Order: sequence, then structure tokens, then C-alpha cells
Amino acid sequence: MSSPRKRTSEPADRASGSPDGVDAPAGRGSTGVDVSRRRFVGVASAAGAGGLVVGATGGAVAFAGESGDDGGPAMTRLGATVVPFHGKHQAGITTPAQAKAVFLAWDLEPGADRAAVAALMRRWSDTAARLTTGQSAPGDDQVAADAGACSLTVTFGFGAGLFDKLGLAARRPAALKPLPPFPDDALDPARSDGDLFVQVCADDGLVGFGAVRALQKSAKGVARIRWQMNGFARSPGATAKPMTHRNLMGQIDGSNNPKQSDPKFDEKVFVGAGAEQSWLVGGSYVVFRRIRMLLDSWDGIDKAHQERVIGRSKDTGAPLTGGGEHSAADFGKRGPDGELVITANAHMRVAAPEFNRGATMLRRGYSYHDGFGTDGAPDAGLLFVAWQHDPDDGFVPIQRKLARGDALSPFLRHEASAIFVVPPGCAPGGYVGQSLLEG
Ligand SMILES: C=CC1=C(C)c2cc3[nH]c(cc4nc(cc5[nH]c(cc1n2)c(C)c5CCC(=O)O)C(CCC(=O)O)=C4C)c(C)c3C=C
Ligand SMILES: [Fe+2]
Repeated sequence: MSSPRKRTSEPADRASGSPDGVDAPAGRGSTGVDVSRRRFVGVASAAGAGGLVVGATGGAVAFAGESGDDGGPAMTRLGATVVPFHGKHQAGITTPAQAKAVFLAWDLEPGADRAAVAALMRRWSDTAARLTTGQSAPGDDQVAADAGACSLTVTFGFGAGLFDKLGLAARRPAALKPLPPFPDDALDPARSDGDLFVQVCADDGLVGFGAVRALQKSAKGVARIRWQMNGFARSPGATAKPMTHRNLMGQIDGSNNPKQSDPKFDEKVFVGAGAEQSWLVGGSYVVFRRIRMLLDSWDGIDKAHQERVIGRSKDTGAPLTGGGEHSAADFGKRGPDGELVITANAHMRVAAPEFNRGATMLRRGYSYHDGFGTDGAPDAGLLFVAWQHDPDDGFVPIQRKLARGDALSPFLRHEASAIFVVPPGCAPGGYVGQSLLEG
């Protein structure tokens, strides 16, 4: 019989965050202690029990308490990490991507009125506030018992249909309109759109499931699930050093996301004070696309070709014009053959803000894999999730250009699509959407 596995390094903590899918720095130590004898830290509340608290903007604000509940060494601080639910903006937008995500769209039940939806949003917000601090929800079946908050975030959005059904058409922001059709879209209506949107992210699958189940139970009679999609990303600590995530094509994806240190970051991602609908200030818009990767075709081209498709090195993520992952691309640079090094149809050139009148979005997608088709091809790809202050200054112009024929498009198929307006965050005692539903 083999001896028990030993861990030589600690999983990473979310000690400091980045919005662009970069793992938080690892809190590493080489302990060699038998995993089975180590314990998770359970955190009852961020303030009271000494968890690692990550601000809604992703930065660590406090940490205390590293021992297990029997006084022994904690196996990891990952479970103890709390991302506050309350704040100016909802959590789960700038939060560094957790390892697991569940996306759900709901349709209102016939007859569900504004009061019923307001009560639902209050129940959902209260549940999210409890679960995201590692507390249990009413009627909890202990699925997440023993675990801490595990960086759980719950993010809510509203679809255009909700405004019409609740008699709120006058308060629907003009930017919440159907996305235009794009060439080669192959959208499944049953897996697109919806009245309500929920994104649940966590570093633990059971914690995520527990949250989804609690939300689903408390929605009964008011809303029913229209579609659900499950995604995954790198687990914190999986790489030896913090890295931008890779997608299922093997590319480093997220390098040139806007950074929170950019002076225009908030302006580009969140709805500003001059908004046409005052209830939405501090909110955002999320565009969701299920994009299947035609991985067998992708595997059929060599690495140099794959790099030209994006315009970046597959190994390092650096632009093909040189430097490191975060170096600026030299879009004018030509090779010895006189050709552009980053070709005219390279994905990064076609999508870059400088060629799209500054259009920008915060990409926070997740990989998915739903098995293999009868032809053996993987049903896998990217749950593309983009946050922006206005889809007409973000996703729409960029996708319009990409769909006209960037070099990546032949390897993709857009299979589902949705757009939601995302209310601002709420304060303790309030609930998400209150300024719309009670305004
Ligand atoms: C409409 C917007 C975009 C869609 C849809 C999209 C799909 C998509 N992208 C990749 C892989 C990569 N994209 C990268 C960069 C990048 N992509 C978009 C927009 C969309 N991508 C933007 C705005 C950018 C940044 C461009 C820039 O300013 O440089 C990259 C390079 C690394 C990075 O910066 O993230 C990769 C890799 C896939 C696989 C995909 C659909 C499945
Ligand atoms: Fe992209």
C-alpha cells in the first residue's frame, strides 16, 4: 500500500487580487505534513472569526488566525477567505476569478409582481450575505458544513423582460436592449436571455452548490431556472507563482484586461454618476456568451500558427513584437519579410481598444466542458463574461468587428447569448435592486 500523500506547498491564498484572472499570490510553505491530519479553518464571520477578507475590489484587508479548530495547523487559508457581499459595487465583478462558477438565468413565474420580486431580491441578498461570510442559510442541508466562505461571491442581474413584466419599462436603461445578431451566431434560444441572472463563484464546489441550492429554494413561486451553465478556472495555488489563467486552447487569456490601477477603470466598467437612470449608478452591464471552441480544428494547426491567430506567444503570453506578457504591443512592427508581425486579423489587434475607439470591457470568463459528442469532439469552450459601463462602448463594437473575420473566429461557435443590467451593490440591511424595485 502506498504511503499517504504529502503536500509540499500550501494552496495560494487570495491575499491580493487582480481583476484579470490572475491567481492571488501564494502563501507558500513547505511543511510535508500528512494531509489527512490537517484541518480546514472554518470561519463563522469575517469580522469575528479571523478570516482573510478580500475587498470587493480584490485587495486583502485583514487576516488573522491560521490554526485549525483543534489548535493544529490549518491545511490552507483558502477556505477562510471572505469576499464581502456588501459594498458600492456587487462582488464577483472585480474579484479575482475563483476556481468554480455557476451561471443561472431565471424567468419570472406568471403573475410574479414587483412586490414578489422585491421580496425575492431581499431573500437572495440576505442569503448571499450570510453564505459569503461562511454562515449557513435558513433550511441549510449542511452541504457546505465544515468549509469556510471559500471566496464565495453571488452577483445578481436583471434582463430586459423583467422591466416589462413588472411595469418598469420607464426605468429600463436604454442600453439594456437585445444584442444585435452577429454573422455566424448559432444561438440556442433555450440557453439564452432570461429575466434574472445569478453568477455564483467560489473556490470550492460544495460551497458553490450550497449557495445555488439555497437561492433556488427561496425562488420557488417567483422565478424558475431557464438555463444553468457551470464553469471552472485555475484553483488558487495550482501554479508555482501567480499567473494569468489559461483557457482550453492553452492560451494565457486576460493579459490585457483593464487594470484597477488604470485611471479610467471605474469609468469603463461601472455606470457613472451622470447615468440616465439614477438607480443604476455604481452598477454595470454583463454580456454572457457560451462560446464553443472547435478544439479538434485548433489542434490541427501548429503552435506558430496558433500564436499568429492571437498575436501573442503561447508560452509567455507576450505580444509577438517582443517583451513580456504585459509589454505593450507594437502594432506597426514589420518582420524581415515586410509583413506585420501582429497580423491584420490577429485576435488581439482586432479586439484592442486602440482600434475600437477605446471600447473596453473587463473579461472574466470561465472554461466549460460538457462531455464529448458522438463524433468524439469535446463540447468545451469559454463561458465568456464581460463587464462594462455600456455594451455599445464594450462588447458590441468589438464583437461586430471580430465576427467579420478575425483569425480566431473559424475556431469558435457562439452557442448562447444574454445581456443583463447589474445593479450596484447594497449596504447591510438593504438588498440588491432596491433602488429600482422600491424607487
Ligand atoms: C467581443 C469580445 C471578445 C470575445 C467574444 C472574445 C473571445 C475570445 N478570446 C479568446 C482569447 C483571447 N482573447 C485575448 C484578448 C482579447 N479578447 C478581447 C475580446 C474578446 N475575446 C479583447 C478586448 C482582448 C484584449 C485585446 C488587447 O487589448 O490586447 C487574448 C490575448 C490575451 C489577453 O489580452 O487576454 C486571448 C488569448 C478566446 C479563446 C475567445 C473565445 C472563446
Ligand atoms: Fe479574446
